[in-house]
Amino acid sequence: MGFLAQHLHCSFLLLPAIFFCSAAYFLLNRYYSSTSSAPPKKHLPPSPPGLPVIGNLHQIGRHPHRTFAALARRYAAPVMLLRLGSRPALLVSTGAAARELFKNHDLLVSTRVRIKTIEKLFYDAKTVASAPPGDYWRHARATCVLHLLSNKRVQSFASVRAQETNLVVERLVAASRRGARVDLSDVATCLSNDVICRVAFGEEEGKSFVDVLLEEQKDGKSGHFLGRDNIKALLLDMFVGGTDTTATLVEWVMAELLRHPDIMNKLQHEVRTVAKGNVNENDLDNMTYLKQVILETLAPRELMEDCTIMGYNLAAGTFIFTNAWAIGRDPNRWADPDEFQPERFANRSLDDSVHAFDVVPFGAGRRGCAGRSFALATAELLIANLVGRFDWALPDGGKAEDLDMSECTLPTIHLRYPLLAMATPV
Ligand code: HEM
Repeated sequence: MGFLAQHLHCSFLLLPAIFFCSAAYFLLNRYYSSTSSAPPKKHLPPSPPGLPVIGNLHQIGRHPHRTFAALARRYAAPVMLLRLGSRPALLVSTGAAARELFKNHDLLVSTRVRIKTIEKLFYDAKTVASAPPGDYWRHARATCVLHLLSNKRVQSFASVRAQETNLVVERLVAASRRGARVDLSDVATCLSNDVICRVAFGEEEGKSFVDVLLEEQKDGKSGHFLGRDNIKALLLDMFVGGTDTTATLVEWVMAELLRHPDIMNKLQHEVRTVAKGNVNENDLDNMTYLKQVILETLAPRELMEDCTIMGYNLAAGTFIFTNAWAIGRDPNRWADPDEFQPERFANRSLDDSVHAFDVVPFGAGRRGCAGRSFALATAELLIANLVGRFDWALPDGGKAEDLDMSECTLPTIHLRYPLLAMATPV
């Protein structure tokens, strides 16, 4: 979508056509509204004016989360109706609106947008994330949670996380001896990938996830046929859902820490006071500031039936975009929303904040993220070891305030350039 919008932005050839269509549309609209007996008007959410055919597509820009947040602020609208080509799209930009949507209409918004080419990529919508709501989705999600993502299973993989994190520490010590730069984006991606690979394919706890799926395929006891494509789809879920997302979280946390040396110092003090040497998972419970830092760092669905949300009439098929970025930066909810201030989460846990819809980094409702515990367990341990075991500086004496925080929006919002830094073991 960003790609399309960017091209529409740049194409001069399209502009005359768009203006011609706009004029024709305006005149036809005037003609029909003066001659036809129109049905009673629906109460619709505020909409920024759009163009015929493309609607608001040209307004998306390179960073939809920022453009959409700016639109919501300009119109002071918790929910807005955009037109993306022929499709209406509901843009949800405050926690209160997200709460209304997910608390009162969760089932109605529990289906994903169906786009044929994308469904093909996901084995005809056999992944958990792309499957329509129903028995198959429920079974597939439950299978992943039971064998891989539940709190109990996540805890059982502690030794895998510890071994992989220790390997990272060793590699960083070696890099420091050579005076080499560390690519923190790469470190985070490799670690999340290695952890997922070992728990999905390895034989850490007796059987691997693949073994469990193959067994289920053979005995067919679950009543749900798991073919080769289903198995591949569930593995894809774990890799797509589990690698880039977790790595992006670690990358943003480290970038913010490098840009805010005072916050880095405070976190290092906490980690080094709680843990001596390598941090292990039992230490993490006592690192409350680490959790605030992570929380401070931390978004389409489609409406299944016509419904009324916050008094507005919305049609079945409307896309639903929950702008997690805008919710986390709502100026009516947060003081200095654009400042990196982990202390704002001093007196509330992630669960409190998620229940209050103050932040929605893992989505919400029945289609919310299935791998939250898995992701946080991996990210917390890695970050604690990075800041606990090393002092960090930008290469070539770079200044904190000069760190390039440009974003690259797809598929997740990550740093445009790899995060490079120098590690010194303590
Ligand atoms: C920091 C890391 C992560 C973030 C920020 C994140 C965020 C999200 C978000 C926003 C959604 C969509 C929720 C919605 O539509 O409301 C989602 C869905 C999902 N995530 Fe995550 N995720 C992360 C890590 C993981 C990991 C590690 C896994 C698995 C190993 C995972 C597996 C999934 C799955 C399977 C879904 C689809 C759930 C469904 O449709 O029923 N995620 N995630």
